[in-house]
Amino acid sequence: MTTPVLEVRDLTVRYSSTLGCADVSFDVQPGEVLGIVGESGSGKSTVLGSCGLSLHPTQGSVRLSGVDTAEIVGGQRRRLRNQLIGIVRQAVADELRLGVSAGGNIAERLLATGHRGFDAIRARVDQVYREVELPVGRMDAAVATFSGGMRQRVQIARALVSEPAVLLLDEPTTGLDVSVQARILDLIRRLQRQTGVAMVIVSHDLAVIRMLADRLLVMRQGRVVESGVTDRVLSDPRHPYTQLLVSSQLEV
Ligand SMILES: Nc1ncnc2c1ncn2[C@@H]1O[C@H](COP(=O)(O)OP(=O)(O)OP(=O)(O)O)[C@@H](O)[C@H]1O
Repeated sequence: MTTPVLEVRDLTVRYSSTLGCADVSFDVQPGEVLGIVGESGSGKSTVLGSCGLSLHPTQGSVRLSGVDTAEIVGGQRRRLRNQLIGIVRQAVADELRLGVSAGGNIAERLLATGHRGFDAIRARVDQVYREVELPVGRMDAAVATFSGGMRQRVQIARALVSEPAVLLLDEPTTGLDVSVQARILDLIRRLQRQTGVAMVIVSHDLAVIRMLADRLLVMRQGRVVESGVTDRVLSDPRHPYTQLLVSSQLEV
């Protein structure tokens, strides 16, 4: 039996008096794409932050490639995160250094995961830079000079360059023009199929989830109200909240 890349059990996160999420459980198998949808404040980012080791569970557990993350602290926790997780966020500045070149941002991640040797790093960065279809000749330009769509491509390259076990995407296309969004989603789908990386993608947009996710969690007020294979949940939503979400967003 293969070990899931993510095993989340009864995850509850509290922010002092506010509940972030409660009793959330799911597995993500290697190569699988899990979508999480729900309205603003439903707990999607809290779950993703816990999977990305930036939040500590108040109760419950998160296992990454079989490792119980509660037992990992300090520098070891940072190393585990660097090795196993790639992150793509809506707010590019949270992941990228805008004043640094695209190539530099991508290379940083290789250095953080223990890669050494200028030529080998340059060759790998060049390869991934091309895979995300960024313009040849701009690799040494500062990310600040890039458009929103190009910045997102740099983030994707940076996240994938070290071949993580799981890619966590938090609203990766929100805020981009519709045509740019479509191209970024195509890119994510192509790279996922090419690399076989497992993904957890958070979005308030069901069209994004429908395009990318094999399975889906629907969250409301911190809890999972429905889960299942994406096509089933979207074509035959059972929970009244999912029915509302689907009827308000998808043409039937
Ligand atoms: N740092 C924080 N401090 C206090 N409360 C927080 C914090 N982060 C999130 N919350 C609260 O936790 C709950 C879940 O928030 P979360 O950001 O996970 O939801 P979300 O579904 O990702 O929302 P959005 O789509 O708006 O990002 C909300 O009630 C939110 O106000």
